[in-house]
Amino acid sequence: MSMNVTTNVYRNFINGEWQESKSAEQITVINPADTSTPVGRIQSSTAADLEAAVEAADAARKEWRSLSGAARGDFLYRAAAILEERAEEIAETATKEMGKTLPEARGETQRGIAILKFYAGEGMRKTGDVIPSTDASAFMYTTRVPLGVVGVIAPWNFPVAIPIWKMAPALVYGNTVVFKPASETAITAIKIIECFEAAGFPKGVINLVTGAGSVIGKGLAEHPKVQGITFTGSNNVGKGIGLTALERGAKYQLEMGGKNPVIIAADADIEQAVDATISGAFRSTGQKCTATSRVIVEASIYDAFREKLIEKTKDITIGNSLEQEVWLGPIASEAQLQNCLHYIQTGIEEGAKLILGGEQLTDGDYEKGFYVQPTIFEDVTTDMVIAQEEIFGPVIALIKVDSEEQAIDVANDVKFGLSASIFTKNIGRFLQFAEEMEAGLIRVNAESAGVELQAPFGGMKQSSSHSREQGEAAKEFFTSIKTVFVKG
Ligand SMILES: NC(=O)c1ccc[n+]([C@@H]2O[C@H](COP(=O)([O-])OP(=O)(O)OC[C@H]3O[C@@H](n4cnc5c(N)ncnc54)[C@H](O)[C@@H]3O)[C@@H](O)[C@H]2O)c1
Ligand SMILES: O=CCCC(=O)C(=O)O
Repeated sequence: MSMNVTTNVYRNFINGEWQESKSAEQITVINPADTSTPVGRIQSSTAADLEAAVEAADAARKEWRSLSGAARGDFLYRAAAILEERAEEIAETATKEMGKTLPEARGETQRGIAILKFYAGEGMRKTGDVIPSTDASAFMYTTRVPLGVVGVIAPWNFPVAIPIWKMAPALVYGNTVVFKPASETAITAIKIIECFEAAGFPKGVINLVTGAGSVIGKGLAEHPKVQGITFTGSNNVGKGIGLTALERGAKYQLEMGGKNPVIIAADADIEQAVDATISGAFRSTGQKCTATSRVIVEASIYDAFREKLIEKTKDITIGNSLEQEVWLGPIASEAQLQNCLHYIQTGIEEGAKLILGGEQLTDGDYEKGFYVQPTIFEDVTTDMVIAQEEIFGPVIALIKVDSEEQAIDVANDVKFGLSASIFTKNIGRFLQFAEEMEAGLIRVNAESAGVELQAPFGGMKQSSSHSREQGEAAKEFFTSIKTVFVKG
């Protein structure tokens, strides 16, 4: 195995080797819980590095696709076993890089292992249908072929699960991959790729290039030899990638932001609803695309819900996410912290009432990191910025409504449609919610976050390019269907 790190600078993985960038520039990866102890350094790679990675992936394409799905799946099984051996180290690295608590990072790493195993099995499943032809002497069937080279562009908030839920299906369905991780969590990404390397994937089948989104990410989207781009991240970046891919006829898949509501109906179990709201809104410091951001509460239950929510949120322990007793870690970066504080200030200025939190924590150990209190606003109206825009931090807006119809109208009154949940014991109500709510993930008596790897995941409206990731649905993006007509 070639070394992936020299003088503590993590390198690119291109054509089966850890390679130094043509650029001398590096990016320091910080620990948002304690900026005085950097996690390491990565390379700020160049267009030439990307070119080498795409060429390697292109050269490996024909041989990789010629293997059976089962044989490709075996490589994924091996990667899963190696990730399992290194799970603790990789979870710790993720925690250090982006600040989610260690138990959350461990859970995410276990999810990564399960995703690898799921797609390893996909290599044995069906790839087409027989369709009766109108010609009695002909045989007609469909089959699926890989796209070719796939560019994977990932965010920092699920540094293990998201890259794996893109790369595993890409690979098992016969594509080769060039992966550009978010710089904030590139060392976690590199450790995942080490697992793939140790699993013995042929040279060039999987490649990783670190660096700026505006160079490596954009370069992938523009590259004529990249036939598919799968992106998860912010709306602004996603839209640019979609337009670029569309222009040159590449297939693309975008999973982007959310402004996810939870409806607390008059008949909700308050204890259950409060616990789920806190978990949905504040776990991972509110930095899940599925995080609860708007809490829409029926008037008759509002005061009781509000009181319990405040009481339980006050118990949250905030600190360095590696410490066992900590429930809420830091925000992932200085930029995200400033973004979150900006939205808190905007909420105050536009007349929402701050009823808990709202402050950056800077005393003692907090001084070294990017900490903000869990924050609750009330008297929020749907036209306010804090009710419309994704904040991506531990901030929620309480919105009081008078009826179930109004609750769903308010819930739908945003440009996003990723996930949504309702607390109710009434079957009719949850069926109506499931039918009328404009979101790709509907959860009933459960928090808005929580994605299952075997089920389709993706958003409606501006949360997505309307394709679905995960489960069997991934096949739709990572393959093209061919219809074959055979005349006897
Ligand atoms: N819908 C989902 O499944 C989902 C999941 C996780 C995160 N997200 C969203 O991701 C966002 C947070 O992640 P982020 O801050 O890493 O997002 P981001 O858009 O800033 O970055 C995502 C990735 O794109 C790269 N990038 C940046 N500029 C680029 C460009 N011009 N061209 C190509 N690539 C470029 C980045 O380097 C990174 O790897 C939030 O909006 C969140 O809702 C969505
Ligand atoms: O950030 C997006 C992914 C969310 C997720 O995986 C979950 O809610 O479990």
